[in-house]
Amino acid sequence: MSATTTRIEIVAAMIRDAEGRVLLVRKRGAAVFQQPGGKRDPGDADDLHTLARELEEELGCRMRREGARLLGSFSAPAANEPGCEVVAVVYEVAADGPFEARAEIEALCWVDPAQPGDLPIARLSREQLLPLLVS
Ligand SMILES: Nc1nc2c([nH]c(=O)n2[C@H]2C[C@H](O)[C@@H](COP(=O)(O)OP(=O)(O)OP(=O)(O)O)O2)c(=O)[nH]1
Repeated sequence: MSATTTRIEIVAAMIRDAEGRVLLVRKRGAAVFQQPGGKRDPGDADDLHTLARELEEELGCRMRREGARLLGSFSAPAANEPGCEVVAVVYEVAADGPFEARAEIEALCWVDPAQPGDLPIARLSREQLLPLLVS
């Protein structure tokens, strides 16, 4: 990425089910699945607040702050904004469902990180985040 590349800073979630599958979402009009999450709002107290707000908006679920685990900061070409780089602070978190596609989310799915198959997945998730969960 060049110094002039626009950076989109987000907070993103890795949420797993009892089988170890990871929750991915696809926004309306987007071609690929990605982690739930989004940009920080000025009113957010901290990154976990951003994440809890985004998860409630997108999925209607309730994030648990306790047990949240920072996985790190990762970047890749942004999925939905050509020429931009997404920089994501990523937490593994637990959340209480049910999980349903809300607001701008058109679809959600649970994916085996070891075998994502042919599902179209954003580069950040496919190349960096899902591999973190494969032992
Ligand atoms: N949320 C999220 N965005 C991602 C991921 N990977 C990736 O390339 N992106 C890209 C998609 C968009 O081009 C960009 C911005 O994310 P976003 O559209 O979810 O942020 P947001 O909900 O706050 O957006 P907005 O409604 O304020 O426009 O980051 C990911 O795993 N999660």
